[in-house]
Amino acid sequence: MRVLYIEDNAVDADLTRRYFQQHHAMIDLDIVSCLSDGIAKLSRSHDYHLLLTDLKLPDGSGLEALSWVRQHDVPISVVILTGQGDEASSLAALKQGADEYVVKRNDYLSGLAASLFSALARFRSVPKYLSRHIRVLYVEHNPYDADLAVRFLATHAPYIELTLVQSASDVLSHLPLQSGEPAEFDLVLIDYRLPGKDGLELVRELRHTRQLTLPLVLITGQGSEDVIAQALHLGVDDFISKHDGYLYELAAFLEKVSRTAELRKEHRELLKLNAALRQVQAVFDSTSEGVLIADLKPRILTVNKAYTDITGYAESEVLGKNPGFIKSGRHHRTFYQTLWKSLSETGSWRGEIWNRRKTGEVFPQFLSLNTVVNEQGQATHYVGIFNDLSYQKESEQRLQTLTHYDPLTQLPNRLLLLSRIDHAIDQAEGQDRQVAVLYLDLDRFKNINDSYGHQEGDGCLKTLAQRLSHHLGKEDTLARMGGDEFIVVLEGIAHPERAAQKAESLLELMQKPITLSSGLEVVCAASIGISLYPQDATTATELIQYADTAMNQAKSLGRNTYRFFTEELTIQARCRLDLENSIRKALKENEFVLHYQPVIDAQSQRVVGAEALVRWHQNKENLLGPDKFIPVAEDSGLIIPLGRWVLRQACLQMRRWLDMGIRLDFMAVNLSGVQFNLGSVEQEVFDALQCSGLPPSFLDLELTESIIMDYGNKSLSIMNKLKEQGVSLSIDDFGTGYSSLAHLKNFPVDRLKIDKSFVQSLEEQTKDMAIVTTIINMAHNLGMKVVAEGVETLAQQELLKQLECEFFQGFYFSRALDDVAFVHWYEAHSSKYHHS
Ligand SMILES: Nc1nc2c(ncn2[C@@H]2O[C@@H]3COP(=O)(O)O[C@H]4[C@@H](O)[C@H](n5cnc6c(=O)[nH]c(N)nc65)O[C@@H]4COP(=O)(O)O[C@H]3[C@H]2O)c(=O)[nH]1
Repeated sequence: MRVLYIEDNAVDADLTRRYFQQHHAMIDLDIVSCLSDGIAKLSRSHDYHLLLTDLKLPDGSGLEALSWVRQHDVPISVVILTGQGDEASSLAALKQGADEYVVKRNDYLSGLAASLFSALARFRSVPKYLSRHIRVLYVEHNPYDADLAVRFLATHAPYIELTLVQSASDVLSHLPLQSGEPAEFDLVLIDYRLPGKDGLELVRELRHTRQLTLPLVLITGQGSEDVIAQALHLGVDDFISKHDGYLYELAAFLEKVSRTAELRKEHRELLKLNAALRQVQAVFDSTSEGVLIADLKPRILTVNKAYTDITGYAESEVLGKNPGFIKSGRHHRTFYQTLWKSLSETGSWRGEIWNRRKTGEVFPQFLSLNTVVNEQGQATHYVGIFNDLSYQKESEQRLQTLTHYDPLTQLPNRLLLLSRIDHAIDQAEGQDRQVAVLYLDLDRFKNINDSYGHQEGDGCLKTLAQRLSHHLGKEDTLARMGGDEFIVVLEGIAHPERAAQKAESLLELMQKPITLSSGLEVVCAASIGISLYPQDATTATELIQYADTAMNQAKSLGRNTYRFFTEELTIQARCRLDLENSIRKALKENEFVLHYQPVIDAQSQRVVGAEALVRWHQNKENLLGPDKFIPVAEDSGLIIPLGRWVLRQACLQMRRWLDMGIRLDFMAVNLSGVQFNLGSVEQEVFDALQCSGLPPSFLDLELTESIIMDYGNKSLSIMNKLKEQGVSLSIDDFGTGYSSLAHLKNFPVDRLKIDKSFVQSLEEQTKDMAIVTTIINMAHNLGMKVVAEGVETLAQQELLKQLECEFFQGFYFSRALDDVAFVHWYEAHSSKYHHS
């Protein structure tokens, strides 16, 4: 037996060691001299069988060593050594769980080994099921019997904690007043003979009055069968009579009663637990929420009926699978990573998730995932509970439709319209564009309702709604404001006339008759009011309000017409639209003509080329310059057919002149950015050359700096393709844009035309002189020739000549002339310089 002995008295320690060496060699004694060393040894080594400790230690008490051992559940027996007259401490030691105490009397060493062995035996015999000591309230009036019992039990059954009282009233004061309240005792041991209330009366009081379920044991004298029968009847758990040696049976007896009571209690709790489990099972089975329990792998361990109903999988098909096997594929990997992170860090995750039923249908769930932990706080399982949100989503969708759409026409209603306008405003703001709100009210719709009934009226509105929405573009919004009022929102428009144009086309559309279900045909004309963001208002509500005002003005003007909120806009938009229509007509009726301005070689004064400039013969008297119609043609896209016409016309003219013997090197034609961006300019150039039979080298195409800047790589690729055809390219109006010559070096440009504004201020502005000098020098370095535009004076010509500018163009030589006048001028000029 290995014994740790804590002893501060070196003589005692030495004596004991020697004695054991001589007489009890099987006891292996390890001696330390203070409490802290003892505890240190106990915590390091686990192979001691017994702790023997002196009660009084220099740094504490043996009782502290005892309580450390018991608190830390160290499985060793403890024996306390006390001095003489220290019985109180000995008793305390036994109460605290010492297995034995030994008093240091003169001859104590001779019995010490036996005490140690019996202590060890007792420690080992303490029933393992007793998780704690049995706390017994013992009422005994006879002091002799009481003392005997106390001493006996302290020695032989120290795990029984006796609290001794002398009367029934003492017992009552130690116990709860009614059942359910916690008691400080596990058992009450009642001696029948008590002063005042006897044992039976006490039992009655406890069982019947207070209804306590605490185990009660009665001690009777011998031959008290009658008392015993009554006691059993009153509800004692057991009885024991004071026969000779009954004390030897007492401990086992108390253990038995206590254990039986404990078992009964456990049984009751198990029954309760069972009932609770049955309830949980019932909830698990009957809840409409799908539930699954998985282990930590995770693999599904169990699912409820709702799970199988919702997912369509039978329980046998899912057990053992990863719960994610019903993934929909709608979520990104990061979604699941976040879910698992939350589950492992916080123990739970809640949210909407899309999964897939066995049928393949993807459906939304609201899923709540929780980690189940054991008493030690370690995760053991996952529990997932989910609702099928499909129905909820559908009704949300239905509600959404009801809230945002007009039930009759299915068009957006006012609420949705407001948000669309807000959105359009946000977009327009960023792109420097406009938003138009067109308020459309049917003229005299009331007549249809009154004459043909509301059903026909509704049918009419539906047909109109369909017609209007087919007519509008995807990016436009059509909404119904209620009654016979509709709103059209045009997003991102560049000019008010686009809105006017749309209004005109809508009015035209309304002119088409609608066939009623009765077969009759009716026409629903309308009046339209237009407001614009940002000119008129900057909020959706104001825009609608102003469009409404404008619509009322249109109505008062005689209906079937449109009106802008502001008078000027109405006029301006009408003018531009009229102009657009006139250009279209002019194209058809060949009202455009080309004039040609000669280009002169600076050194020889020879006419080397001509620039074709378009004019519009609106009527006999009126010849409109391009600045009056090119911008509108560009905005409306009409520049594409117009530009095509110019190209062909210029090529045909050049071909004719060459055939007539007019020796020009090139015919220059202006290209617009719109042709570059939207048209197929390479094809058109090709076609013009083909149909005219003009060799490509005689065609020069003028592009402005801004075309090159605006369309970057696209223009480079188009320019390369044009060059491949064999035409030459010029940069027009050079100096007015922001491009640098260095940037231009990447483009295949043959000629550079200095803008007339520089040429014309050459004489007065030394700064412009410097700029022109630089442009010419750099252009030469890049292998380009330079044309000076707008040369009006001899002085300008002289200066430019000095700067080695190659070509001139300007009123000093000639304005742009029609084909006949150009030929006259050419001949006159050529004969003047003898170069023909
Ligand atoms: N003050 C002054 N002006 C002079 C002088 N010499 C020429 N001009 C004018 O300068 C303009 C030169 O054409 P641009 O810079 O290409 O500028 C052209 C060109 O950008 C555009 N344009 C003309 N015809 C066409 C065409 O067929 N297609 C395209 N896309 N644009 C054209 O219209 C612009 C204006 O053309 P025009 O009115 O014909 O005006 C012409 C011409 O009459 C001068 O000494 N003094």
